[in-house]
Amino acid sequence: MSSMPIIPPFPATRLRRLRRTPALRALTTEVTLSASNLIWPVFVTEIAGGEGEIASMPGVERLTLDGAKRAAETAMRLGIPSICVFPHSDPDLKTEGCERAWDPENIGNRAIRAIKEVAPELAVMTDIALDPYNINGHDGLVRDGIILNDETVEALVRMALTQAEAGADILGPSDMMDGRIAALRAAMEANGHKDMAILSYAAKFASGFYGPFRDAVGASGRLVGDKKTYQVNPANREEALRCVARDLAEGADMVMVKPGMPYLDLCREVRDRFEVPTFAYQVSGEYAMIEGAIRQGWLSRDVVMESLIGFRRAGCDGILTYFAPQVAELLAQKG
Ligand SMILES: NCC(=O)CCC(=O)O
Repeated sequence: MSSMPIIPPFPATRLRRLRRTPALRALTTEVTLSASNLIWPVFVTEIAGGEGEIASMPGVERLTLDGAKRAAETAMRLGIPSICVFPHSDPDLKTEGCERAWDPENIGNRAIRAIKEVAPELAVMTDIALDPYNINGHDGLVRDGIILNDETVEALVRMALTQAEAGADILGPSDMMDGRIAALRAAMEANGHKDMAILSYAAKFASGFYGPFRDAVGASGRLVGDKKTYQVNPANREEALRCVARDLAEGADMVMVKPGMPYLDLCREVRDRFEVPTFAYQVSGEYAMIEGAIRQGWLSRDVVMESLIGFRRAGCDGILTYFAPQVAELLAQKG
């Protein structure tokens, strides 16, 4: 951290001088946002009629496989380098053993292949957690009400290998089990995927801001209990930093702080301490708050850009955001 420069007292210093005109403000802008800073999370459904707008995320749609292909083409056109795939899976096929998580034909893997078919250069990011395929909505296997750690890690490795085979570029372990990064890294090395990037959901907090996401993937009614035995307590900064240090030591290439806006302090600290590519996830509840208030006429649409610039100012290299196509379109118009 640089120390605060000594500034001469008023009137030698008038900080408003550099805010006087758009040109002066442009010259003195400290951080910028471009489409290349964005990862676009998309929901892909395998349920007939499951596509369409998500009630608690106005403007965001669940997509069919064809819709996912169109989204990939849009991302390419707008310069968004990465799409992150979230499956909306058939509820009748969810099980306690979560076997579909490592089925090469599950909707997540089919979506990866479909996107790669039309946009091979796009970096496809996956979600590694059992919740889309788990009958009880948890990210891990459950026995007698306990979320099993080591057995879950084995399942996650199987899941990740099918994602790698499907053509994924970035693995996104979002489950928060202990030891999963080391296990994933070892499995990738051993199975011909030495260059697989891992973006670890390292500092993932047990947050109420995920609510609309659970509607989007059809997990809302399913969750038995909560995720507090594996996700980080929102009060715990030091523990979150330990998670990041641990995941990097185990072989993560990039790390994420999630949710984003209430945790900007962690974004800054992770960036400064570890000096690795650092991402924030502006999660569904953050999207819903902003988009909902805009649609009510309570906020102007300018706050979308302001919220994303906030992540850049806090040191994030990139942001996972449902606003990605909207913002990239705006940036393209501005040239
Ligand atoms: N594993 C992915 C998520 O939990 C996403 C959360 C959100 O957008 O609310």
